[in-house]
Amino acid sequence: MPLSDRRGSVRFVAEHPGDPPMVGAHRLTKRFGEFTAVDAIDVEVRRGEAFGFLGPNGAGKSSTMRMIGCVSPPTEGSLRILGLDPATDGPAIRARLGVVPQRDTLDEELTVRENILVYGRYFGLSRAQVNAKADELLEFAQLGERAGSVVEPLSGGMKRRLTIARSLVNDPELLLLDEPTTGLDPQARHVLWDRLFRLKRSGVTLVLTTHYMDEAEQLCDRLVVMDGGRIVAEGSPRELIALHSTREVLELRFAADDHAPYAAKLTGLADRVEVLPDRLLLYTDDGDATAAAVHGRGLAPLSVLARRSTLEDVFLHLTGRTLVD
Ligand SMILES: Nc1ncnc2c1ncn2[C@@H]1O[C@H](COP(=O)(O)OP(=O)(O)OP(=O)(O)O)[C@@H](O)[C@H]1O
Repeated sequence: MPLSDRRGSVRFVAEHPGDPPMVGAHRLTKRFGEFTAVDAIDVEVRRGEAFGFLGPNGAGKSSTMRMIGCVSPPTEGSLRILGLDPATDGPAIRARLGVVPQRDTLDEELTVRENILVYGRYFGLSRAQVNAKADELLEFAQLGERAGSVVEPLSGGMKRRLTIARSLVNDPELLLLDEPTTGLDPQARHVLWDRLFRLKRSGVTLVLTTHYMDEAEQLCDRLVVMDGGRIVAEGSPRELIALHSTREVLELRFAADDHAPYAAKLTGLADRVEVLPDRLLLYTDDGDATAAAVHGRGLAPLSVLARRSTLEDVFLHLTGRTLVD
């Protein structure tokens, strides 16, 4: 169904009990020589959802996406995409997939519109079909006014939107996005998130990787947290936070290079205390009350910030490291 017919806020795709998952992986493994990049992971992505792989660099997210995208065969385990086997049904799967790679692979010397036209021809669309498709996708990507511009001088955000538009030329049911907003400024990221929301609402199943916890929270219905090739947690952002963190976090910065000695003075004030190089994190259900208790112990931090828990806190709790380490 073309995007122009998919507008509106209601998801038109309902999952039926007998439908195969969009992605079904069981003990999926990828090794490079002796090194195991993806270590026996189980994943099930349902039709119509936005599913994320959240993890730091090297967690195995891209290796997983490349297997799902049918460009890298699994070393072990089973994998079904749209109910089909990538080993034997690669072309049939790829015809129903859209892929947005980590780096844009646009033809920078062609115009915005030509980039879509060329791609449409790969999928065997007629000249009339591909022209109509280009109009629709340029509007979707908010690039209509730049249709005749060559790609090279466009901003990073515009190039990403064009890459996404191009990946939609075959009306994919499943769109794979590898770190869709890495390197973009905050405003460009928000514009892109808005476009991805629209796609999801129109019924396209999204599978994305990210190391931005806010991106995962904004976009994903469900996600897995990956570290060292393994899945360390799975659920909706809200479930993960409820299960692995407290309602609030109190961030304290002291005028000292080493924050560890302060942690000892805070015993009993919070469920858990994490010591980072530049601050202490106190996990608590009431940040303001905990801040008052810190002052009550005669401590005077340079700054005190109470905030809600995020997926970053979940990751820190599960792995002992921050996502940006
Ligand atoms: N072709 C390859 N040959 C050898 N090692 C590889 C290959 N591809 C990936 N790796 C290694 O596998 C591990 C996982 O890499 P992968 O790219 O899947 O991680 P990632 O979570 O996507 O991280 P990034 O955000 O950096 O892409 C890394 O240690 C990486 O060096």
